[in-house]
Amino acid sequence: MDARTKPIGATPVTATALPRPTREEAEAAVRTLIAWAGDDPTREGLLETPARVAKAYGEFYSGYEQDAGVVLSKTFKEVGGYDDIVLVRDIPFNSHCEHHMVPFVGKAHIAYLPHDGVVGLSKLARLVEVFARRLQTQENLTAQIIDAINEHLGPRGAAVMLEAEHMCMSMRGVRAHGAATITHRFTGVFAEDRVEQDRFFGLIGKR
Ligand SMILES: Nc1nc2c(ncn2[C@@H]2O[C@H](COP(=O)(O)OP(=O)(O)OP(=O)(O)O)[C@@H](O)[C@H]2O)c(=O)[nH]1
Ligand SMILES: [Zn+2]
Repeated sequence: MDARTKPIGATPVTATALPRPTREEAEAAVRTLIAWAGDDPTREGLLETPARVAKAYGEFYSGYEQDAGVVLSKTFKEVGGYDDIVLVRDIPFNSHCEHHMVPFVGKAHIAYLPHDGVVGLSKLARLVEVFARRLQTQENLTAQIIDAINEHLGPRGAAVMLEAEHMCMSMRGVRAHGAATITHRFTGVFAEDRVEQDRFFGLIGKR
């Protein structure tokens, strides 16, 4: 199945998605945007830019090729009976807003209460990458991260908080430099128990 039409996490890409253009078509589109910006895509300094931009898109949007289920597929059960909160805070991420295709940059804090084994800590940071490296809203990114944790780890509870600066709000438009957007979502025990929520906020230093 083509990577752009297969289901992604909890959010299937619609079957109406266009077929993926060729590399040449993508580079031609970049030349069009350079001309739209007011510059000359045939001048020397810009000749290789379309190829570089197409390559950079391969990194910015590599999440479409990745599967959260694969990232979270390996769990460890020998953890000395540890079943309390596991929290990784300050996971740096950068993503691109789906409205303007400009970056939003920030940190993710992820916690879960294990049910049947734990996942490697790096996998939580990899999970953020799977969804951040797509066109996103911060709300959707938050939801996709926690939905994947619930779907693939089945924890007793999960908590995700993202804080980010949106360049579409600082570099252009309203130009609100330094404004931070906070989103969080709790499921399971974290949703039901304010004490667990407070513990999460305490551990990430937000209380
Ligand atoms: N809820 C949400 N909004 C976002 C996110 N990223 C960008 N936006 C907003 O998306 C909105 C798009 O608004 P529009 O009125 O359609 O576009 P616009 O004319 O470019 O809006 P301005 O940014 O206000 O100039 C803006 O208010 C952005 O701040 C996000 O992750 N979540
Ligand atoms: Zn935007």
